[in-house]
Amino acid sequence: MTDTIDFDRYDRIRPIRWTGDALELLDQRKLPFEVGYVSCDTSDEVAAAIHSLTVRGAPAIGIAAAWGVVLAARTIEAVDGAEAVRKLEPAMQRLNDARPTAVNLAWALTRMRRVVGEAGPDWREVMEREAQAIADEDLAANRRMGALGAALIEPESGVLTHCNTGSLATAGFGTALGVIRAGVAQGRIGKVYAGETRPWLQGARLTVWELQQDGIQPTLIADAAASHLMKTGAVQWVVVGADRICANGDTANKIGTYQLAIAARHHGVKFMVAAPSSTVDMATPTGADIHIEERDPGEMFAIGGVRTAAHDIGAWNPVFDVTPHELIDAIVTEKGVIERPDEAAMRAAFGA
Ligand SMILES: CSC[C@H]1O[C@H](OP(=O)(O)O)[C@H](O)[C@@H]1O
Repeated sequence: MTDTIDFDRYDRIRPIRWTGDALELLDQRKLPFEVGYVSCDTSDEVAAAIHSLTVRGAPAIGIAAAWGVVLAARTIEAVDGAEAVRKLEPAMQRLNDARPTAVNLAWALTRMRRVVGEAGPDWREVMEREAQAIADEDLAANRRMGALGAALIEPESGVLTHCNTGSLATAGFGTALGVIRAGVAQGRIGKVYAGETRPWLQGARLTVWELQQDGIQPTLIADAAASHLMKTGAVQWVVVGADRICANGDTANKIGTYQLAIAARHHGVKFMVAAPSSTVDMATPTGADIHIEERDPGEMFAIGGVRTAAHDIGAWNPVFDVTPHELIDAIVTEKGVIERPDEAAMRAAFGA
């Protein structure tokens, strides 16, 4: 089936570029009105870029952190990987602390610790190869996931997506947006709706921009219009990404996802989560155990530097929520599709 998808045409957007000496990050705070890269020469600069959402998206921040470890290694000497990991631990902890919810960040750092820790005197070469492998595997996973997810969607369907889960949030092609790209390419998706995704506007600023690069013209909706849109019958699937999928299938994703799932179930709209297996966290039992990141309320008071809220007010700014597995019709990873996910299905797919 993937033969009908020309993956190369989706490779123009690269949010993360390793130059051999520095990590260049497409500054997603400025898109779509300014396309520019920030260059990071140290791991702490990478940590700051992750925290500030210069680079964002669960898989992308894991990939950036892996290259951040490579940058940190430039500051130490070590006879083998075990010594290197010991010396790099403080820098890796600062990378890990940059954002709490997406498991991909901790997953990437754990993988770098494990692989590098087993290396001998060639640990630097091993480290760079592993960081590149993390990125390459993510791109391959997204392409596989796109085909698997699109196969669930009946021809000429309407699809609603939330936040940004495309090339900007990954090593390329995207997760939920990869499913949408594949579905459009195969004629399975006739209409794409994108929620603006307040307060940071990943949908209005990033997803719309990405799809326009592909020649796909989405329809932007206010987050508040989603239930009304589903009521019209225009949407057959809601397709979203994930930041952490728990052992029972509960899924953390961008704030607003949970209410989309509630509305979808009420209106008979199918709900799909698309994420690489690096987003599955079998060590976290349920969504109640997930640390939901709360960001500066100031992110809610202005857009593009223009204040949109009254002065001298308080605000609550959680940037993720948890969708219970009972509201999810399918979880799609590169390893396959889990329909009606629950703990038994997750353990059958991913082990203990
Ligand atoms: C494939 S990206 C997954 C996930 O990450 C986004 O969050 P953020 O923009 O805050 O990094 C959003 O929740 C996406 O669905």
